[in-house]
Amino acid sequence: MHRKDQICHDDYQKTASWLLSQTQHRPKVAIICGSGLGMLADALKCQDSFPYSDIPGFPQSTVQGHASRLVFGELKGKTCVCMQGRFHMYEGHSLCKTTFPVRVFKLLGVETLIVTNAAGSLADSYQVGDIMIIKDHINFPGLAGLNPLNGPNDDKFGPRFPPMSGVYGKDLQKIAFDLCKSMDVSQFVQEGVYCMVGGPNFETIAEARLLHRLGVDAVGMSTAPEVVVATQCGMRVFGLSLITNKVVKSYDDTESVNHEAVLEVSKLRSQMLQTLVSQMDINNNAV
Ligand SMILES: O=P(O)(O)O[C@H]1O[C@H](CO)[C@@H](O)[C@H]1O
Ligand code: HPA
Repeated sequence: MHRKDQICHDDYQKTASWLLSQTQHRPKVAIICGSGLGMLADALKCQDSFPYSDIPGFPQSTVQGHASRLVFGELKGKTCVCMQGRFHMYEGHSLCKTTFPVRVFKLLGVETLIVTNAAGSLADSYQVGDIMIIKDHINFPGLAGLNPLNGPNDDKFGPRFPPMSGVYGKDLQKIAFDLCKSMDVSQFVQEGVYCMVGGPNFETIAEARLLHRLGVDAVGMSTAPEVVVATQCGMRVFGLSLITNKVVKSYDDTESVNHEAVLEVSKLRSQMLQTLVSQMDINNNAV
């Protein structure tokens, strides 16, 4: 029995079949653009694009800084599909809806998922504008039982109990590091642990201190559910966080974060991120 907010295999298949009937592109790579990072899709050549409102079964994005378009195209010889606008739990979507596109991508034939996000830094050595290559994540909602895999398991997508160790492929991280060296931007590049919190409020100082003590390097309100679903269905995953703000950890600090500032920094750094993503040689499996 499926609960009302659960989505069955046919629903994903209907959306995938509709998309395959509308475009000649057959993507192997999917890219999810974080807040203010929608211009990553601009690098795609020979674009076919679809507003989410035209795609059967697709949720709608409600957050400023997230256009609602799915863009297909070619990137350095790879066929890609790019989400200009992601879905967040705090928008009121169920986690199945939040991650709906990832399973649709699987049915389209996607093998690699690139996730990007805007995030606040806990790590003292990080600067606003840095790019963090995600080496692992802490899924706070997931640890508390809010997981997109909850409910009857659909074995066609993967196992009931998927392992999550080594989720962020080392090979893709190495490719990214090497590329950053050759782009001469290594000084802006970090490697660290991303933590998803539920949001939509930013962290209190006590929460920020807790995350810091737990070893979190950057915090945001997305990504983990998408990565869990992609991993369950066997996709390779690569993730990048753009550090848009330092999370306030001191009671003496009078600064506070806001979404407009997050979008401003995203805009400033999106070109570098676009170059990095578009130049990544995804097909190179060398570790
Ligand atoms: O994770 P993305 O979608 O990049 O967005 C981040 O930025 C927003 C807060 O400014 C939150 O939605 C947070 O998750
Ligand atoms: N906290 C949570 N989510 C965020 C932040 C933050 O500081 N910055 C961007 N997304």
